Amino acid sequence: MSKPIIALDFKDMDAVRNFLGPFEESLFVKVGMELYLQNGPDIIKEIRNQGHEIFLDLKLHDIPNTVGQAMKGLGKLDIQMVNVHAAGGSIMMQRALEGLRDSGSTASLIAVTQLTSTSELMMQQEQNIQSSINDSILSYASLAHKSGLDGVVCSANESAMIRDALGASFLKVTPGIRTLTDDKGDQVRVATPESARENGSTHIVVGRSITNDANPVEKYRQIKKAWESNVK
Ligand SMILES: O=c1ccn([C@@H]2O[C@H](COP(=O)(O)O)[C@@H](O)[C@H]2O)c(=O)[nH]1
Repeated sequence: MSKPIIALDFKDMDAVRNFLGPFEESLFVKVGMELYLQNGPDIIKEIRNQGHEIFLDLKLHDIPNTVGQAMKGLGKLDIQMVNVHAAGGSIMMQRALEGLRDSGSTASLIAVTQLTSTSELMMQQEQNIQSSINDSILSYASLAHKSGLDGVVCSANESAMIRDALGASFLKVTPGIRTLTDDKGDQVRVATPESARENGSTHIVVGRSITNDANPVEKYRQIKKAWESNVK
């Protein structure tokens, strides 16, 4: 079972070093736009040298050729998971997968369905999609599955629906994780670690609940225990 993925949404490597320093175990961490775009690929090398696994969350979304070529570059980094936006379409996702594999990478490739900061109303009004948000998420997940990807990013509230339609081994990587006392911030579709597990998420992504806590190591352990608590 996967460890909770900690979102390292920091501005530089000094902040990452300060955060990771007190942890004694090897972690699964997420490097997103904030850290990668301000610091470049060296950040990946240093985190890997510290023994941690990396989900590189850059959410590529462009024409198929551009994404395919970009993936060839990202695939040369020593990362374990990377992603695109499913809204880029099936040809884009297939080119992304080809680019990644051409580079020799065995990293999992997953696709964002609807961001966890998006509500059904926002989707309908701002994206002009007139279905339910669950239909939109399942449609994007099915497209990612048909395109050969390893899984999707969705909220834990949609994991059971995707598992039932596309199988338990198709990855459901779920941000928007909060304990009952945590501030939701800009997240809309949130779930606790326990409910993520019950609903069939294969991975949870946790950022500010841990990084903003007064005792991040203790908060990580609390979330990890809750995530693992329902394993039958
Ligand atoms: O739909 C998505 C896709 C990615 N994310 C990323 O996950 C973390 C969540 O951080 P929190 O502080 O726990 O809210 C963040 O890095 C996002 O870029 C997401 O939240 N939703």
